[in-house]
Amino acid sequence: MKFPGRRQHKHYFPVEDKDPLTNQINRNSRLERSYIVGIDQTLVDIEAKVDNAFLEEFNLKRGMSQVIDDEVTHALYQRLKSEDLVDYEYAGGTIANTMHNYSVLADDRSVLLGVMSEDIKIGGYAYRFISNTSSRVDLNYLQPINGPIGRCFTLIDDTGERTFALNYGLINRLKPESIDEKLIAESSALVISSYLMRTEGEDTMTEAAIKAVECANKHGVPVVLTLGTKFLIEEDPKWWQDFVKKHVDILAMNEEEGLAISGFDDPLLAADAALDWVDLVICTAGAQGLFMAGYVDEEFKRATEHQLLPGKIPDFNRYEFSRAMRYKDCKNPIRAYTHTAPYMGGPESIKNTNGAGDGALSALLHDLCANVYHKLNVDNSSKHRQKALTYSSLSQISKYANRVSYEVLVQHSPRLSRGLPEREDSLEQAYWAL
Ligand SMILES: Nc1ncnc2c1ncn2[C@@H]1O[C@H](COP(=O)(O)OP(=O)(O)OP(=O)(O)O)[C@@H](O)[C@H]1O
Ligand SMILES: O=c1[nH]cnc2c1ncn2[C@@H]1O[C@H](CO)[C@@H](O)[C@H]1O
Repeated sequence: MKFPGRRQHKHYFPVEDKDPLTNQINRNSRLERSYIVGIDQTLVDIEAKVDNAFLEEFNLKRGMSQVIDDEVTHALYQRLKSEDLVDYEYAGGTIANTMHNYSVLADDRSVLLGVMSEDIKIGGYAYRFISNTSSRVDLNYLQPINGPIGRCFTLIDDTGERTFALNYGLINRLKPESIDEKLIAESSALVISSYLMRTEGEDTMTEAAIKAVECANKHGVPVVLTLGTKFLIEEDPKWWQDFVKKHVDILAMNEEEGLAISGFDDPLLAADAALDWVDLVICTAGAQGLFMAGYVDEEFKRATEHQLLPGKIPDFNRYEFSRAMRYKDCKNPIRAYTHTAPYMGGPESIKNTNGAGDGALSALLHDLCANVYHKLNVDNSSKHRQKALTYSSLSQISKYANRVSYEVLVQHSPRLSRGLPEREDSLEQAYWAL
């Protein structure tokens, strides 16, 4: 486990140091490892620049993630190829991207559950998916299928808006039997997306996802849900609210999805509303940066040293230096919020916003899993007197998440090709220290 961010204080991750005192507990034993599990529809993104007429021609709704049949897929693909419009073909999938980015950032293991073609041809989509995925992502649990994985046409218009048209192939055929209870029970988090509920006919993906979620709930493993696209939530906000209330511990969304599920268009108010259902919320808001909301016990709250911020909740960032806790672990729960503006004001030129939100979530997961790792190996650290969900404060995580989003914005692919630099030349030392 590579530790998230650079820090200078006494809790600097000591478990692999040569110091005889800090290493005492593990002198003769191997370090315990922590990992996260994600479920996704295994997809390859096919990215192309198109105009509105193109979207209309294929009857695609701008900004949406929509499923298309084989006939439309064939026509669309032929058109893109014949006009040489395809820019890139990358491994995609919102959760698969998040697992990949987590593994790159943490330099550690994540496990991806889903399906994979049993017959793989060099250069084919299944091959591309695997060869574009970090070797730290454990693909050994994928369920073989006799057919193709999915394709996600990622169509970008002049304004940078992206429209997804998906041919799902057989990616929704993950069976509940392929969910390994022990694997989930021993993980630090189970990560799913709302897309897993978009199934029909013989699809078993939703059943499999629900089985995994129930298993995580049973073993007290945090369930992390990313809302994927507002259109799915808008179809039945009440269903999603109930699902989140019953099964989810950490909610990731952007401001549009926040509005769809909570009715609040202000991202801070949407995050606050979601705290009625879950323990921790991350809400990205494009050029506005990102908001987080969580709980901390009165005894462990830490006041910010930054300026108090005005907002729909006045001085909302007062306790942003607190580490997030589960509601049930707080004797006297108080709500803490934080906001971070885009790193360096945002990039000068945005290559593509695709996956910027997935990147932010992978940073949060890295922090959460580092906390479990630290606890597994240095349980007697003063740090664990507080039963926290995260290793770092809300404020620190949100800066880290923003930093990762920035890295995604300045490249084409939603997947990081390398980890973050050890030292940020552009920032003072103090930036990462709190
Ligand atoms: N126009 C922008 N200017 C500056 N920063 C941006 C911009 N758009 C996105 N960001 C950064 O990226 C983060 C995530 O962006 P956004 O809210 O667009 O994610 P998203 O809609 O969930 O993306 P996706 O669903 O493609 O993963 C923001 O919190 C911010 O840090
Ligand atoms: O239906 C879907 N299931 C899984 N992933 C999807 C779906 N639609 C779009 N994306 C994925 O979202 C990523 C950006 O956040 C893209 O890489 C795309 O593959």
